[in-house]
Amino acid sequence: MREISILGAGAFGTALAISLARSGRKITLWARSDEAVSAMQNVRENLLRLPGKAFPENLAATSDLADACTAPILLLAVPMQQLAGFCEANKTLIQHKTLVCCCKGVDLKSERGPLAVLEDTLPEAEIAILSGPSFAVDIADGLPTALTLAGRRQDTVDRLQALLTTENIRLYSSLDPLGVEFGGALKNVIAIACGLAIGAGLGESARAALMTRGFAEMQRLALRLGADPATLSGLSGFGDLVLTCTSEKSRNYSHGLKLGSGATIDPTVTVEGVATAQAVARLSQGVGIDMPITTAVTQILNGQISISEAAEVLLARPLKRE
Ligand SMILES: NC(=O)C1=CN([C@@H]2O[C@H](COP(=O)(O)OP(=O)(O)OC[C@H]3O[C@@H](n4cnc5c(N)ncnc54)[C@H](O)[C@@H]3O)[C@@H](O)[C@H]2O)C=CC1
Ligand SMILES: O=C(CO)COP(=O)(O)O
Repeated sequence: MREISILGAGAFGTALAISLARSGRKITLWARSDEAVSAMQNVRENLLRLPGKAFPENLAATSDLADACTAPILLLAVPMQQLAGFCEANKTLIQHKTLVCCCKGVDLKSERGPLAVLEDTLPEAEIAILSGPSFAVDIADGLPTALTLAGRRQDTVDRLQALLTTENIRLYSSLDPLGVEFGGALKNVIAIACGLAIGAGLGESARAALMTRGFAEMQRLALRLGADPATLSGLSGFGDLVLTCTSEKSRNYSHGLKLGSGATIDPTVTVEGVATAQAVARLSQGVGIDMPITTAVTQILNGQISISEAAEVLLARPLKRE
């Protein structure tokens, strides 16, 4: 019988597995590829996604999903655009479990966040969201981090907070999973905007403006969708916005930086903000919320306008109160 399994052996799933195992939990890390799992078993690290970070002894890797799903608690660490398909395809294995979703984004097809995807597909599962400022490498290196664990039920959240806190991950609890997941999803789009601005040489004052006004539009949409305003000011909103918009360790910020400076893009890197920007632009239009920065990011990514044209449009908007 497994204790906690992590489904998806990318950088984040692997980092969480390492930190939890170091803190004494018995962890199973599932990857879909037999080859990747054999390599992890032989080398005792994830050379592909998190090289140089050694696996503790009590971390096992498997490609047998049914075996991994004998654990009562499953952390879902596949990218956002894969989440709905993964849950649908493996419904019978995961539908009665406690599921902790670790991905940050909005589904492009349905414009839903992870919570709605999971609740719609797996109505009998207990659902929680884990989000907040934390780079996988920092977690795996044992550096201090603080994240938010959110769910609808106090007892579930309390149990998971105690179980998933580790020596270097301090978990705060929340009963606002929607606010937590939207903070994590929306900040990626603003991070792309900041990368674009810095890459195109628009300067750090422009970045500060994008972060602040980006935060305002994150709040507008999240509140309209029913989130608690205080949640957006917490780790999963403001906290992750600051981290992601200011560090080249962020793939979203770096993606913008590369586009802005004309550098080559690696299409195999997971950049959640790209699909999420498109999904959020549609979602916000549908609910009548103005998100000018997200709209500009979408138009730049689609090649409809240049970065300098986007800057002009944003500066020329009607003047208003802050
Ligand atoms: N890397 C980081 O520092 C952090 C990442 N996250 C979030 O975690 C999520 C995953 O990101 P990473 O692990 O960094 O991505 P990654 O690009 O390192 O890995 C993604 C993994 O998912 C696997 N995968 C893709 N589709 C799959 C499917 N259908 N079934 C099974 N496995 C599948 C890939 O093979 C790959 O191993 C994202 O939503 C990201 O925003 C959250 C916090 C920090
Ligand atoms: O979410 C993250 C940090 O909290 C990781 O950001 P990136 O996906 O941009 O690398």
